[in-house]
Amino acid sequence: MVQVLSFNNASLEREGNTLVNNLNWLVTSDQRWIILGANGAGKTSVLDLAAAWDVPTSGHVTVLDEDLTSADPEWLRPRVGFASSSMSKRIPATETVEDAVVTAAYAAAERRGEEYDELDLRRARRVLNEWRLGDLANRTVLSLSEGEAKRLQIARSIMTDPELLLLDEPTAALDLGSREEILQMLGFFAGNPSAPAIVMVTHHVEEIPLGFTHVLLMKNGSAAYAGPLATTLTSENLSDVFGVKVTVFNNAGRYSAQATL
Ligand SMILES: Nc1ncnc2c1ncn2[C@@H]1O[C@H](COP(=O)(O)OP(=O)(O)OP(=O)(O)O)[C@@H](O)[C@H]1O
Repeated sequence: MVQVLSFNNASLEREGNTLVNNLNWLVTSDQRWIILGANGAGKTSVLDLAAAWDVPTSGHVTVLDEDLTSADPEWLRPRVGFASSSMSKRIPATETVEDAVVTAAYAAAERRGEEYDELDLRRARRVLNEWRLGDLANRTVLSLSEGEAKRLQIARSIMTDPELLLLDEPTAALDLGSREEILQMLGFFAGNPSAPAIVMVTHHVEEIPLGFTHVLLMKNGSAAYAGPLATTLTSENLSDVFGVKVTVFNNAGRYSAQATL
């Protein structure tokens, strides 16, 4: 299997704070990872490094065979899909849904009257249909519901056929139906052997889609536990990283957790 991400004693410091602390972590192309951890554990900082939006202060991070300390981020970033609320804020609210997806092929956040390749337009329409946005193609980004906007973030991030897909809380703040719809679509996507390696940050074990294989449990910027979901997402490990006694349940591959306070 091809290695797509490697953190070797990687640390990230900002304004005297240690956001990522001597992290060691490997991801291969066949794996789909969940990152879990308490608020401030460093999850988003790890995604920023994996997306080549940041460079480690010490140690090494290798993304798709490129060491971030020497890589050209402009060349590397289009190879990584990154779906997050902060990325989507860069898309103008008046952009149409279709344009918001097709511009991803050119690593631009806004369509400025460029002529797009028929091939890109066709791919954009396919991606829009796959993420149930086909009927909304001519609507403005502003008019979308939270659930539709989350699906648009994902559609945009996979438009370039990335070798690594990063998802930052793709189901945060959604109602039950919208959350389950996205989890089902992500599970279907993740279960396809030709899908890229995926790393998804979430706050809740209930939001782990089927088809995900591994979990990184973060504490104070480091990997407290990392490995296959079935053996790593245990009551003991989750209790340790969240600092409360938790019982984890596994119902046919979907997880839930309950604290004993
Ligand atoms: N630019 C910065 N300067 C200083 N400290 C920062 C900066 N950005 C983040 N931090 C701190 O680094 C820590 C890790 O932040 P990060 O956003 O990566 O955590 P997180 O696990 O994603 O948190 P959350 O679950 O709340 O989103 C936090 O304590 C945060 O306050």
